[in-house]
Amino acid sequence: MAKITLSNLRHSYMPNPTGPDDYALKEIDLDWQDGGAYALLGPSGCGKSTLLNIISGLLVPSEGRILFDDRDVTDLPPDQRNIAQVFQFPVIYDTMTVRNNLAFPLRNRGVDEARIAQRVAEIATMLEVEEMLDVRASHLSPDNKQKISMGRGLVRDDVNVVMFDEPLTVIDPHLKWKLRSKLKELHQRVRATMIYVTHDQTEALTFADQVVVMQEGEVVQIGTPVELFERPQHTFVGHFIGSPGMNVLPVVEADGRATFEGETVALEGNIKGQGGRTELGIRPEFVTFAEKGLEARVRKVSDVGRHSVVEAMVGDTRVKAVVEGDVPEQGAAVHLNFAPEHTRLYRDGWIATEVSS
Ligand SMILES: Nc1ncnc2c1ncn2[C@@H]1O[C@H](COP(=O)(O)OP(=O)(O)OP(=O)(O)O)[C@@H](O)[C@H]1O
Repeated sequence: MAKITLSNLRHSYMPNPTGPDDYALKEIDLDWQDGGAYALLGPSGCGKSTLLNIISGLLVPSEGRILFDDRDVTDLPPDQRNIAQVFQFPVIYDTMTVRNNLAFPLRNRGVDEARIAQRVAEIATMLEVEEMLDVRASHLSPDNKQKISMGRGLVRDDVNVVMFDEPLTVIDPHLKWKLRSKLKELHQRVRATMIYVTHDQTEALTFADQVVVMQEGEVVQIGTPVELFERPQHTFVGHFIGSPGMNVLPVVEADGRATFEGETVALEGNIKGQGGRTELGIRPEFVTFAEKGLEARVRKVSDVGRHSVVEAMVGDTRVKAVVEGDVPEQGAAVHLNFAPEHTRLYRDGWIATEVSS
């Protein structure tokens, strides 16, 4: 397995790009550590497939270099990059048995039969498909076909990286959680460098140790699931991750203070920089009801199982709070508190408060 470095990467599908908007990837500098479990997370069109195709060699970037263990592979074709890929839809041979499907990537590279038998058995055990080994692949359910496809991606132990491109698309919703946690377990056992591409936050947060969040061709944050939740570096991350997402509220900034709907709001720390468009960010989990605080009126209460989501209007602005236990009634006059250590100012989308020491 290898460390993968993307250095000053930019890509445009246009022959003569003029501005940042002409680039599908704007400026990417990333190090994927050897043996890491990464997710590439972002909405449709943010550039995930473009980045994946650049790593696999299907696409040559307009600018920048790709290094595998410090070796420049930018101009190498896919077959010389030694990468395993698992796609949205199963890639298996229907006429072959499961055993032969799993053995195929190894036979193709001339691995001896004893080693193939051993490796196929290991992978079959990890995926819990031992009893299917002699079944013809055409007889499998779509879920099992995709499981075998994953097995084919994992069977070689000499690849630089295993890339999963939205691999759970065809999986039945009730089986998704099972395969999600299976993949995590597989990573812990094989310790390969893995990149998992998805637009689904649950899949990304379950699988990855480090999540790379992309928006409009840019990486907006790289962090552990906890870091992305606790301190979003960009309002997009706050909004995209979490259910419901972070409250992003209008704010007036003056003399180092933030005022929301006429009230001064305590922030996590000092404000950095100046000018630009400012917003306040606070996750619904850190909004509470109290005797005193911002005056608000409850607009809607939704019971979502383990907790409720209360929507309250502060003036003309809607603020969401996640509440466990008793909830106020719709129409009730309430007071809201924002936990200062979780209240941040954002400037032009990017975090603009420092953590108080
Ligand atoms: N072959 C192409 N030619 C021109 N533009 C393209 C091409 N492929 C992608 N794009 C554009 O590049 C941008 C990034 O697309 P990309 O497919 O990489 O995003 P994505 O995050 O993978 O989205 P999805 O999940 O829908 O595949 C989009 O604006 C898209 O329209």
